[in-house]
Amino acid sequence: MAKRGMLIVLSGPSGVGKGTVRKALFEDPTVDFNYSISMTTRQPRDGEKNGVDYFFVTKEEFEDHIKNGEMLEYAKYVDNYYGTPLKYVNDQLNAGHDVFLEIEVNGALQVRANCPDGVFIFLTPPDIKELRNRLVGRGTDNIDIINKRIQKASKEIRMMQNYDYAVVNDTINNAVSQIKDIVKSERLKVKRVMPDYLTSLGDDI
Ligand SMILES: Nc1ncnc2c1ncn2[C@@H]1O[C@H](COP(=O)(O)OP(=O)(O)OP(=O)(O)O)[C@@H](O)[C@H]1O
Ligand SMILES: Nc1nc2c(ncn2[C@@H]2O[C@H](COP(=O)(O)O)[C@@H](O)[C@H]2O)c(=O)[nH]1
Repeated sequence: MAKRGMLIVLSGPSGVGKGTVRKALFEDPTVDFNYSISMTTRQPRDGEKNGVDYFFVTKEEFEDHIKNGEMLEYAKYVDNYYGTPLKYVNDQLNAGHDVFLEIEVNGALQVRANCPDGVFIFLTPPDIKELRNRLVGRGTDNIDIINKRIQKASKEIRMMQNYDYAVVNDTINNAVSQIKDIVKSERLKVKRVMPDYLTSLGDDI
């Protein structure tokens, strides 16, 4: 049986740059993570594609997935559901592939409870003013939604204490390189290395 893959969870307030950093990370030829596409009831933004950016579903469809136990985690965020389909994550981890989730904090806490072996990384902005600048600069949300997201952000940043690592997204390159370093050192943790090592020693020990 393949060694189970590593679950990497990236969270942080809306607009901090999770998606941008994730895309840059996935362009790195040395990185081989499988991205778990989330499901949401939010309307697609211009250019977003179903099955690429999200699985876009209705509220009723999302609630059916919850009822059927098909979500690893889910949360309501600014009037919409967001969640991680369970099957893809389980299948990939069981096949030995590393899986990368990009989710908000309440969902990450649920994952932490179910998958304590995951690596939990909190991406944080250099300051709140810059977070607002990024949300405004992205140009995808109206001012009412931006204010709701900023309001949530101050609470979310306090939840950083539930994570293993904090990465400041000052520049995309710095954030990518720190996440790569984190994953590299996680692979060397005794709890990950020891089972394989003991097996390799055989029964004589
Ligand atoms: N290090 C950075 N420096 C300057 N701008 C950045 C940086 N990282 C991301 N941005 C910009 O900030 C905006 C928000 O980024 P992005 O959409 O990746 O955030 P997000 O955390 O994924 O948001 P959401 O959670 O709402 O999906 C984008 O316009 C992006 O280009
Ligand atoms: N708990 C979850 N949160 C998720 C998931 N996918 C995305 N998100 C987070 O929702 C907010 C808003 O996203 P947006 O695309 O509308 O800007 C943001 O923090 C995302 O990271 C998920 O599967 N579960």
